[in-house]
Amino acid sequence: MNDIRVHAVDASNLVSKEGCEKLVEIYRSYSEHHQVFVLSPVRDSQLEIGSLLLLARHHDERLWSMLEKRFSVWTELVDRLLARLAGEKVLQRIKEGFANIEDLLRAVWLVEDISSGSKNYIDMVVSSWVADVLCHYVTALKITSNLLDYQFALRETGVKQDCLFVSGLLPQAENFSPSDGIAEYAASMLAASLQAKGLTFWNDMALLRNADVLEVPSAKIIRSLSYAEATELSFFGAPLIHPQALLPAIEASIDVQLRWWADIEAEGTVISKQGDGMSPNRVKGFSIIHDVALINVEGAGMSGVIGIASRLFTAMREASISVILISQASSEYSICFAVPEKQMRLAVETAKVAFAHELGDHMIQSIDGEIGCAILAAVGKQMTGQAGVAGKFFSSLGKAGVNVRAIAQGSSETNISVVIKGSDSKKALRALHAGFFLSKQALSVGLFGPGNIGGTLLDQIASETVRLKEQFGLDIHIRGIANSRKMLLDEEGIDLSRWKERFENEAVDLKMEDFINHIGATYFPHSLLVDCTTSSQLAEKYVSWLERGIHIITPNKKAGTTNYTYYRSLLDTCLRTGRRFLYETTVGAGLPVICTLKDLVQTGDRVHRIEGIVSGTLAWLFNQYDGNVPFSSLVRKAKEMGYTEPDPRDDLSGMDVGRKTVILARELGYAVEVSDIPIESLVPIQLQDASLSEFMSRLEELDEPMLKLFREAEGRGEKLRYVGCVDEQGHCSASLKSFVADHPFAQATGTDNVICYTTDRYFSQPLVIKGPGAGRDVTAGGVFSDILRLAAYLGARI
Ligand SMILES: NC(=O)c1ccc[n+]([C@@H]2O[C@H](COP(=O)([O-])OP(=O)(O)OC[C@H]3O[C@@H](n4cnc5c(N)ncnc54)[C@H](O)[C@@H]3O)[C@@H](O)[C@H]2O)c1
Ligand SMILES: N[C@@H](CCO)C(=O)O
Ligand code: NA
Repeated sequence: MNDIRVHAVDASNLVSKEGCEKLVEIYRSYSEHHQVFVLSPVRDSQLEIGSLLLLARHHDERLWSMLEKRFSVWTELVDRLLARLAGEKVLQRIKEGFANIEDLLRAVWLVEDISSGSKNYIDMVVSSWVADVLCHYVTALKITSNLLDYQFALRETGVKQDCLFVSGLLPQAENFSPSDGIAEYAASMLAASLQAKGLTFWNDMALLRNADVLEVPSAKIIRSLSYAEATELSFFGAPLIHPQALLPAIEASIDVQLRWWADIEAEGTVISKQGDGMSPNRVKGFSIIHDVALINVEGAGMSGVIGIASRLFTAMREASISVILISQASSEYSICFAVPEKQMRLAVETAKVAFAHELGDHMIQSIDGEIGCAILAAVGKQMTGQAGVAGKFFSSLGKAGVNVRAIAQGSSETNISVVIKGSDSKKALRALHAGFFLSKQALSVGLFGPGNIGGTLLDQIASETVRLKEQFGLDIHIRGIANSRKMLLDEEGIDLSRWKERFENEAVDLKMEDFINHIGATYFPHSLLVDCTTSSQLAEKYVSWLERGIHIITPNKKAGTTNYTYYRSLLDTCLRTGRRFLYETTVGAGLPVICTLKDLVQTGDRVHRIEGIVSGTLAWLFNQYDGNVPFSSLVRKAKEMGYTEPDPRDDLSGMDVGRKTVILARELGYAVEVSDIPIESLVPIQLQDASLSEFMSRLEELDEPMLKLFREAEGRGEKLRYVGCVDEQGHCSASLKSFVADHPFAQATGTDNVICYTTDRYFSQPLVIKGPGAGRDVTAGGVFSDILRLAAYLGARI
């Protein structure tokens, strides 16, 4: 016997050229099989004819013109799809069909009654036209085909042609809502009777995901399910699975694919006997039943009394109340159960009547109902057979602050259900999704300031994300980018190969609260804000962000140099919340300046003095300056190369060095303020308050005083260097000095920072850190290292 694959397709999708082409594409993708396409009734409003029955019954004269219109739609369609000869044949049959339908409508008009037979007849005839059109369409493509009425198809034992189109009166499973999955059920029956190798349901809505995308935007497509898991998920409202439609296929052990008509390339879900028995993740998905009420029956007198539960649920059954979940503690002190919200009143009344006697005797104290609940279920094959699943389930809910009101676990171990407040359902689903399907190190990252450093950082992350994920399981999602006016948010993470373009075209007005809420979403295991701006306002918010559980990484020196009280509260908040504030790049850019100092201090070394060239810009300027090229043109170049602060006066005024010196002093425990320390400025007084653009246009005014200083130092055989210093008493200073040629400071080149730590252990020879201390690549690289440092702290295997 030949291998057969059966498809269930909505015929409404097939009455267009695109639809027919799609079907042929599907056919070709399985061309090693004979294929059977079971067509559902046509439900397209343009083409539908069954709806005319109502007009006939109500003697609505518009009926005849509408019938005429429908006929012309069908003839046009055939003209468009088929060549002349084939078209004529099909049209002839359609014409005959319309004549019969017209007779039927007249009969309905007369008797004023629509029998179910008339509706079925019309559905049947119309879907046979579709099959007819398809047959001729594929014949023109040299695909052999036939069309068969469903009842006849069931009697076939094989399929001889390349493909077979089955239409006609399709059977309905019991308790079926007729519009739901009728073609699926018929296809499943047919697949079983033909002993097909596979069965595909082509739905119109979407692919099956492990949670509702509206509630959990990052929900993933489920690739495989066992029969039991699929049935369980469908009960919990997964709209794409029709449980009754699966039954015939399940009995015949046929694999069923759930696929999506709109994206026929996408793989979809395979439902099979074994599911993916090998997968370590036993939980397949989460579902929610909304609008549920919880009924609580409580009373000390119930304990040990036989028959209470039986009387309670018999009463519910007699009142036609559907009980969706039951839970009873073994103390038997209370029974609680869930019912649809609209049956809550009836359920409570019914229980009160049933136990009127016990209520009177105070054997039962109370019977209460509570609306606004939801049932949340985790579904997976034997998931509860695996230790730790329930633990993770409840701890994820607990961490997200979701209160669990009642618990039930199916003994089949394919589902754990809990009753929660309806308003918690989104939060709960997201928390579970993160707990079970995201990697433990998944980081939700927001970046402020996609400028010089921030932009370079994004590009660096872009080229390393895949490797980091593969090598270390590190999962970085850049979920937001903002400057001072605009923000771009993305649920999954912005594709960094085109962040600039997306930021330019899609960013919306910045709403700070929305941005922080988005990045700090509790359904991500960890969140991080990276501040690549020079903003003091943002720095003032760090404490509140840490409080909300968000880690902070920054090259911005503002937080480390505002008033000492705030700085202290920042560190205290870190200690208290376990969140990290990392700022290695605030001194010496990517050079390991801060972490080295922390290591010295934490291991008990005593630091006597820190002295260093800590401005990359000033280092570069004094290295380059030889009295010939004007100082001002060097400043312009340094700005272009990304060494300077956005306003180069921050460098030239010594302020940048002053700030870095304070950061280092505070690292040693000194409560220093920037305003306390002497800072020597190289900016002429008349330019201090000018606008940035005016300052840049009047840069030449720096040249003469600088040339004078240079010549004086040259006269002494020394070189100019701008240095910061912290002494043993915690006194700080920032000033321009000159050094003899063999001093380490005089020998530095390029943007080299040189930082000397004189300590107990490094006394006669200070510990020296030297290297480029400014620039886009080294700084962004340093911020990136801080991100990896954070990830390691959070448990990544780096
Ligand atoms: N250039 C270096 O070598 C270097 C080295 C170490 C540290 N840093 C520090 O890196 C930071 C960034 O420097 P840059 O050269 O990239 O600056 P930049 O001017 O190129 O970029 C700053 C970005 O921040 C944005 N921004 C400004 N204020 C904001 C606010 N309140 N909210 C949100 N966004 C805001 C701007 O729109 C811009 O996109 C600075 O703090 C700087 O001190 C720079
Ligand atoms: N403008 C700074 C950048 C590094 O903080 C410098 O030149 O050192
Ligand atoms: Na550094």
